[in-house]
Amino acid sequence: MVFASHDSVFPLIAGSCGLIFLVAAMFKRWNRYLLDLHNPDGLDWHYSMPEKYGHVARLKGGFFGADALYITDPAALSSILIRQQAWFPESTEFAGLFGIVHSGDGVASVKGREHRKQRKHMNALFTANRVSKLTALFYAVTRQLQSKLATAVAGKPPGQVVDMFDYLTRTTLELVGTAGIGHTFNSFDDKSKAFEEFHGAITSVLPLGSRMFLVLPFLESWRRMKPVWLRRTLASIAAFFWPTVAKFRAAIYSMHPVYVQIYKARQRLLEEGGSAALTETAADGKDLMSSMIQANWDADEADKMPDDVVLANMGSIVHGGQETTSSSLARFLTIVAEDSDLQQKLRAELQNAKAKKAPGEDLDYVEIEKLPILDAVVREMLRVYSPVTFIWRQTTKDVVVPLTHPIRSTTTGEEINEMLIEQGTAVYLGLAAANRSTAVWGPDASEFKPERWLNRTQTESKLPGAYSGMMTFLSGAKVCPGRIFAIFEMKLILSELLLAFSFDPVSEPIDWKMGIAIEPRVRGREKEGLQVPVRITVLQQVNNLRGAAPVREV
Ligand code: HEM
Repeated sequence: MVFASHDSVFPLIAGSCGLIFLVAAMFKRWNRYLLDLHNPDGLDWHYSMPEKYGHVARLKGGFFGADALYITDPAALSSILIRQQAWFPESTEFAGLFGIVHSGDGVASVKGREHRKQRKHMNALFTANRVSKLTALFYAVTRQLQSKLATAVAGKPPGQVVDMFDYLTRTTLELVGTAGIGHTFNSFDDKSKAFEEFHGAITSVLPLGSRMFLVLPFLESWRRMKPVWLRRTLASIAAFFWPTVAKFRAAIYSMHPVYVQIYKARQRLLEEGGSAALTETAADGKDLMSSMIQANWDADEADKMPDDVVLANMGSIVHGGQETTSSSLARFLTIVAEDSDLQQKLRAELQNAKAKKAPGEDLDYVEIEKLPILDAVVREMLRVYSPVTFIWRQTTKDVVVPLTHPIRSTTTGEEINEMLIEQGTAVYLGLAAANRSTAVWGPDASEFKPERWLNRTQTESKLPGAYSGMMTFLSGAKVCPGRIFAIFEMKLILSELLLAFSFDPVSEPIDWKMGIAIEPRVRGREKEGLQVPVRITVLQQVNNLRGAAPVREV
């Protein structure tokens, strides 16, 4: 065996170390802002952007030295999302990622005319009238939550600590499963394999995708690669050498067959018995997906969506409606647990509304939507704690956008009230940051003050956001289609929880970190995963909770 001498090895080691150091330093410099943008501990970095750097900030040091923009300016947001949205599509990285995650071209990964066509189908599902028809399904799932919680603390002293995040995650998946796609995951059964597998997959697939950030720019062309067998073979080879790819694929492979099975069952029913046969499905055909499949079935040939598009949109609906709502609900519970006055006021409002109903009769859609304190609290929570922190857009041609808050030109020093965004610039829209801009919401912008929504004049935001002027659900062509569903779902679950239980805080602080939505972790126990421990006590008057049977599966 031949050993190299010290003299020959040393320069080699020194050279390699130097090269690694240089590449690491350049990588860090190039990716400086990307590290800040995606830092799980970086929520304050986002929130402070408008106050620290103004409503347009240049982010220095992206890939290969390209700068990007971080925008919270109302007029610029309006132009980018509405008036000139055609030139600011979703990033190729995300379009590719969602296309692979949903195994097809659903709303999250198509643009322009195709996006408009699919959104027409989707928007029809989410009108207030349509969502109000889901009320009974929402109650059925919420009753299961109440039963499960009541059973967990039965016979134990008041103030038992329970991880409400786990319960709320189960609730939101069951609810979007039942009302969204007419499918039960048996989420309240601790031994439900269907829940464990699907939930594990849906919550891990995007974080796994973002860990593959080096290949994200190539996913969009990758997923269109032909022949398919070659793509699949290459993916298997990548999965063999890269465990993240293997887990990412496994997650997709455990979600997609569920959608296929539901879709095929609906199609069989339609073929055999026409529209009327859909009432035999899990949610009696009242779920949103049954409506979409039926509308697609009845549509003119030109308007029909192919099977893979309907399937991808099932994925978009379930994905869109999962972590965003469970994160918001968990946040809400921590707020009311900390603020017993607010909790009392909310409960009193609900009890008064219930007192006007016949015994055992539930509040309906309009009655829940009209509760002023609940409405103000939900609005304020979604403003101050937007579950989605920012979104990323590309610029496909040179575009001039107006500014509400003028900036100073770096070359002439002049004040300018419009700005040229050059083709190819990455544009980050700070949704959570805009929601806390003092120029828009006043000096107390970052404080949680539900009363601002009771005073109508304060709700006149200058932002283009579709919901009360806040950016939480975005606006324009890509505005969240599920916002009416989400708000009603949250209000209904919260009201049923507040009527059945009282909530008190635990002593350990909960830190909210940035993830796909904002994620709660107990300080010092981060490794245990996401959780929101809260003390709960069953209230006397609703002790006899009616258990509700899960929906039946086709
Ligand atoms: C608090 C709850 C929610 C928040 C804060 C939220 C927020 C958002 C935001 C900001 C977007 C735009 C993302 C982008 O363009 O990059 C979006 C899109 C979307 N959301 Fe939601 N969402 C929520 C609940 C829901 C629910 C309950 C559903 C369905 C039941 C849903 C379905 C969707 C879908 C399908 C899209 C993609 C729309 C498109 O690409 O055209 N969301 N949501």
